Amino acid sequence: MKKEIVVLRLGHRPERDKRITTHVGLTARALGASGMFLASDDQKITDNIEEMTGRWGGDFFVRNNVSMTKEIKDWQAQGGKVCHLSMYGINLPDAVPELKKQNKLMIIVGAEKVPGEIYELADWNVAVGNQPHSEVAALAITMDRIAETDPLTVPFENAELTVVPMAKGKKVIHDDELKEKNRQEH
Ligand SMILES: C[S@@+](CC[C@H](N)C(=O)[O-])C[C@H]1O[C@@H](n2cnc3c(N)ncnc32)[C@H](O)[C@@H]1O
Repeated sequence: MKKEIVVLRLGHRPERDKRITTHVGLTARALGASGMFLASDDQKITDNIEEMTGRWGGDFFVRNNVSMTKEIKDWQAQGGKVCHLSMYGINLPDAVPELKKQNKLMIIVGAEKVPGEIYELADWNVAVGNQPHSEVAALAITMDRIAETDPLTVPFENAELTVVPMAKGKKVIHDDELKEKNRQEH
């Protein structure tokens, strides 16, 4: 059964957090999440990430302006579990065995102070080390540690653009060139 991971982003302030919330979404997508719920109203974040997904492939969704408690409760009612990332939680290495067992997991990250209610609603409050750092780093490390297969080697379907990895320089190919390359190879 394929693991389903979604991210719930709390506390986004449109005037301050555009870049970091976009990075939360792009990191979630790059490491294999299916989508991000944004508990604030900033349609531009949705538009930017959807535009990136259109070019770089996969089918990552962003849902703007959700109610955080409703989204958490709906997720749990569908059998999903919720992991809130907070430096005050239990340390990630101790939570990994349980998190790895989950097939339907919501990962919550905050921005400014996270309401106390979230700590109560979450199935786990997990720290990526008990020192303050960044929601993007916390999310990336968690997704990497709980992944079944290496998330950095998974190809993205229906990409318009694909990077050709190389030691020096940059090479990006367009989907029509990729199709032609695959046709010649097979
Ligand atoms: C920059 S922090 C600000 C936290 C805020 N000052 C508070 O007290 O809730 C923003 C988010 O990054 C994540 N974060 C930062 N450090 C973390 C850590 N050590 N472990 C897990 N998550 C962390 C949490 O999701 C947090 O809500």
